Amino acid sequence: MNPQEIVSFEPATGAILWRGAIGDVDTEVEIARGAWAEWASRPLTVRIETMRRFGNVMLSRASEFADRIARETGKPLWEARTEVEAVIAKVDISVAAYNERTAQRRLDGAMGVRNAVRHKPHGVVAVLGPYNFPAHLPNGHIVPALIAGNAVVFKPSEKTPATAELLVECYRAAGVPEGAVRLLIGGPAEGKALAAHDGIDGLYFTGSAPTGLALSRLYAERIDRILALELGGNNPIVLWNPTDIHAAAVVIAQSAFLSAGQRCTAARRLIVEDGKQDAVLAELGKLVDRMIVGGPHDEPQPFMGPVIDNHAADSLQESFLGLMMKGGRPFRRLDRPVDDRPFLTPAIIDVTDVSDRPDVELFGPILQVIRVASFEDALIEANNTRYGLSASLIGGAPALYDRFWANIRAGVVNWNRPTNGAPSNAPFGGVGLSGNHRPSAYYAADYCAYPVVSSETEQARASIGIGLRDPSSGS
Ligand SMILES: NC(=O)c1ccc[n+]([C@@H]2O[C@H](COP(=O)([O-])OP(=O)(O)OC[C@H]3O[C@@H](n4cnc5c(N)ncnc54)[C@H](O)[C@@H]3O)[C@@H](O)[C@H]2O)c1
Ligand SMILES: O=CCC[C@H](NC(=O)CCC(=O)O)C(=O)O
Repeated sequence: MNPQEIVSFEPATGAILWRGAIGDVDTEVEIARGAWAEWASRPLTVRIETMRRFGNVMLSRASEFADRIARETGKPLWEARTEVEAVIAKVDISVAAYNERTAQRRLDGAMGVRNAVRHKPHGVVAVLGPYNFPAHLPNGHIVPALIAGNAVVFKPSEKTPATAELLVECYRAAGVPEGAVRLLIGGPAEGKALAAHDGIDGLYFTGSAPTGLALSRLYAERIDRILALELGGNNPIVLWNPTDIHAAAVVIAQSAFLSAGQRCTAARRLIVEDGKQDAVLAELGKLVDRMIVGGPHDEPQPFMGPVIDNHAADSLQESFLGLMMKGGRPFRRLDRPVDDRPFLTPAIIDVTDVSDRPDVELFGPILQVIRVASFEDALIEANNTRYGLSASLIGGAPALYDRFWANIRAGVVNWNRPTNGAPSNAPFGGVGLSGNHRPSAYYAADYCAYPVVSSETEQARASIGIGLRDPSSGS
């Protein structure tokens, strides 16, 4: 393979989907720097209008877009369509968020002085994207960044450049100037070089915690730059006294296995009362046995597709084996139905007896079951992670949920609802290793602009009335 080139393969078939040259970081940043002032000086209404046109362009190309996402990520077409819908919906949500969180505000001032709070864009911001939502998540940074008046250099995951190319084409078709949104094709090396580049003013990163930590270290002395980190999770579901076992199993299965478990909010750990696990596991088992794993365009449509590539599948299989070797008892194994392709079946493993459970994000369809003696222990176990993205309580009375809500450490806390599927019209982010307290989605507006306070009058007025000598006193 040409080292100067990125090649994107369809996970389901192994076919080459796209190939293209690795971009030049200096060139992309320089072009964006040259363009941002003009973009920033366009009236807000014009920038908003441009983004609304982008929504319409997306709508008119929705089928083509969903097909691209499905091919490149392997996610089923029905799910790729929901990603396109999320991209479109982001425009109105970001406009509302800009107006609510960063619009200008008049303050009362004394003696006719006008005080105002307004927001300015940072300048040129870099967006580094993940592969699991190759359009929706980068777009969740790019749309609010452009509305606020920033120029963007977008480096997508090296695994999903084809989707990124189409996304950038749609911004341009809507009238975003070529210089205001740049596409940088590349892998981790280009991501690193872009993050370290002197010509950027901010970095919005969505990806894994190890990469987020590396970026955080890189930025340790860059107090001049804004860094927003949207990272992974090791998310718990606590099941306690459920009234409807089937419904509970459905919520658990959706949480763990939607997108083949490749969601930052996917449930990784199911915490259940010891002795009461059999009924829910039996129901869960029946459900996962019915789940179709298949290619994105298969009919009938599968519940889930493959994971992103063979490397990811190999490493998940190794982790599953590792848990078994440490004493984990598989309830449903992680099978690989097609030898040389990354399809995996939904897996469930009881790891209660594994004493040194690794606190890592297994980014695939693996659910670990942990049995505990009391609700108190369930809370301790749920919080027994350095991450803190999402958490759900299934079952329990309102008072129990109140306890759960008060004690759980996570940025998304749900009751009888899946850990995933977070709404875009709310803040989205986590604590611990899941992020750096700069939530995205509705609160992305906050990191796309900074507040400026101004005290203003048409004319300067003399106003020192105290502490001055009388000019006629001569001394
Ligand atoms: N919190 C969220 O909003 C959210 C959303 C989606 C995915 N994720 C997380 O993303 C991960 C899956 O995505 P991924 O595997 O593409 O993540 P990743 O960290 O491997 O890569 C993300 C991006 O960073 C780049 N990159 C990799 N190493 C880099 C480095 N050292 N310096 C700079 N850039 C670098 C990659 O090329 C890619 O563009 C999972 O951990 C998932 O939980 C988080
Ligand atoms: O993989 C991580 C994101 C998963 C997704 N979250 C969102 O879409 C958040 C909303 C937004 O960013 O607009 C989920 O929770 O399933």
